[in-house]
Amino acid sequence: MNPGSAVSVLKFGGSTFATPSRYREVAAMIRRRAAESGEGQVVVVSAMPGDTERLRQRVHAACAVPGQNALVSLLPMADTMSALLLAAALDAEGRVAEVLTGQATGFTTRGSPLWATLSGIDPAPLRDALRRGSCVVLPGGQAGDESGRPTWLGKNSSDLSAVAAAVATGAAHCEIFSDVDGVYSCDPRVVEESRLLGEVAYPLAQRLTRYGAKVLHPEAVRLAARHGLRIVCAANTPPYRRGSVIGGIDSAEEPGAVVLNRLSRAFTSPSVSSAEETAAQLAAEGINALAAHTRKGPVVLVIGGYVDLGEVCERRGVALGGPAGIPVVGIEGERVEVHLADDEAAGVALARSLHGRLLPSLAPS
Ligand SMILES: Nc1ncnc2c1ncn2[C@@H]1O[C@H](COP(=O)(O)OP(=O)(O)O)[C@@H](O)[C@H]1O
Ligand SMILES: N[C@@H](CC(=O)OP(=O)(O)O)C(=O)O
Repeated sequence: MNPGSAVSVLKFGGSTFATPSRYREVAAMIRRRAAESGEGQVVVVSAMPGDTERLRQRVHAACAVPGQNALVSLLPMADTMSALLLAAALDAEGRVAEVLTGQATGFTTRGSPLWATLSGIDPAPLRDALRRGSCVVLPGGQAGDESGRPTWLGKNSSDLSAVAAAVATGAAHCEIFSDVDGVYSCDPRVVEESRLLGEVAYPLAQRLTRYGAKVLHPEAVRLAARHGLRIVCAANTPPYRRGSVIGGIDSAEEPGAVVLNRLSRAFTSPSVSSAEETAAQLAAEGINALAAHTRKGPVVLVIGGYVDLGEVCERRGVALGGPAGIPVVGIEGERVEVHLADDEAAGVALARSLHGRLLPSLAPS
């Protein structure tokens, strides 16, 4: 790639690689795109479905309470393996690929090594690799701390790597390929009537993802908004249909939306200020935690799961209240209402009725 040439950044989520033959299909698509556009390419990939959690189970089987260093060394290996498989498939397509891992990505973090916070983006490693003419493949979620030790941006953070790569390379936008073709008014697997949102303003995308809509990582949306970078969401199977663009419109046109993430949990709190303090303590550990007011009183929301809350609370001296249910969140402009469901089935029923209320024209007749 010549200096100053255009670059495209493509991210393929874990759901893309349900079987190993998908690497071949995706490599062919990437090669075709390179031939058509002549652009440099950075491709971010996530682990094959279940690989990261299988590694976690193995660590837990090997030692009851694994330290952060063990987890940060092992869990990202699943994404590295995926990146290497794609590089092999690209090689077979005649497209030279270079895999950059850990601190070699140029992404720097601070805070906990396991749920690290992105603090710096050095464009040099990506630009150098692009100059060599390679298709650069990054395993999602990998970075390094200021001493060069490998760090992990946490679960499902490949979207964040993709946006960071787009910022580093000056790409016009970042394309995210997933098992849904875009962002919907609710998870379409929870509410069938969910509507595809063709254009989504940053504020709605930020609220949706901050409250747990898994389709995009909240920090990816935040970083994109900060840089005015558009995120294009598309399906990860041919014909790779583009469903949504994030950042193309103003918030005035935002429709309502609902979030139910089955892994999120609410915890009681004695007061709003105490809930805010606890949420801030957890957020300092890189955990997506929020304070909310509900009909049952103030709560702390821990969004998305996969966090060993017991370990974090003990290490930081956080006093988390008792379980208060699963949050179901309605978003209407700047208004956010948090409801609590006792179990998953009640959460699904609540999400459906809330969706029908916030988007009445779409309610089943
Ligand atoms: N508002 C929403 N719009 C679209 N998908 C959503 C939404 N909320 C949750 N999802 C879920 O997000 C999933 C895609 O995210 P994810 O599983 O992380 O995919 P990938 O493996 O491609 O990164 C979809 O399968 C869908 O169930
Ligand atoms: N290693 C990643 C793989 C993944 O699923 O990421 P994504 O949701 O960005 O595809 C994880 O389990 O967190």
